[in-house]
Amino acid sequence: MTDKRALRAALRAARDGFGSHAIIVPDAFLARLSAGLTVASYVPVGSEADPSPLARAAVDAGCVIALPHVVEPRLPMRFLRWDTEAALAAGPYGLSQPAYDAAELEPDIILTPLVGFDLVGNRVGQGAGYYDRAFAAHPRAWRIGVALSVQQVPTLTPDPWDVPLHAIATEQDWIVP
Ligand SMILES: Nc1nc2c(c(=O)[nH]1)N(C=O)[C@@H](CNc1ccc(C(=O)N[C@@H](CCC(=O)O)C(=O)O)cc1)CN2
Ligand SMILES: Nc1ncnc2c1ncn2[C@@H]1O[C@H](COP(=O)(O)OP(=O)(O)OP(=O)(O)O)[C@@H](O)[C@H]1O
Repeated sequence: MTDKRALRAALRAARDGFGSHAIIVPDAFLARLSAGLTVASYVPVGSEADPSPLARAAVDAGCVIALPHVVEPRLPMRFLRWDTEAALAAGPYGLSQPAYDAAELEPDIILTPLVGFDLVGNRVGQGAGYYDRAFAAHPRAWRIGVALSVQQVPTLTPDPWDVPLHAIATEQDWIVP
């Protein structure tokens, strides 16, 4: 594949054509959950994989849910508390986000939307660097990619700032590099 932009376009097209499929909730994920942990989820846009099965399992285990909140690429993404029935506000890029003044939380687990991934935990995202910077800012968090199986590519060459995923959940597999 030529460059990251072309790769993103091809992977988004593949995802658009794949339809919606439920992400599996593996025992290894359930085993990491405990009451009081903060799990950062996200609200899918378009054909993105829906992390709800994982987030629901986290709620059932007594975890607190946070959602990403972005304003513009120069500012870091923050993870803000979300009480699962609370209304969300329209954000940039068609995102649904918590109100900007919701409590900011330190995530223990980050469910990460992917554009592409490989089997050793490298990922490609939207390209704005929000998750790259969040991984650097929260190095102790467990980094779980959430994707559809059609988003897998043979190899991604990581950039110097890339921090690999600890695992990837798809509708078919739980991939641990
Ligand atoms: N659901 C979801 N929430 C998220 C992200 C994400 O990737 N997915 N983010 C990840 O960083 C952050 C928001 N950052 C974003 C950065 C760029 C674009 C973007 O360029 N979107 C394209 C359309 C992409 C597509 O077709 O899939 C656009 O608006 O043109 C979107 C989100 C936080 N919340
Ligand atoms: N820790 C960091 N601090 C500052 N800038 C960073 C950091 N990590 C990455 N960036 C910048 O963010 C951009 C990320 O580009 P890249 O193509 O890797 O995006 P991506 O991984 O697809 O995006 P995302 O992290 O939003 O999913 C690059 O311009 C890079 O310089």
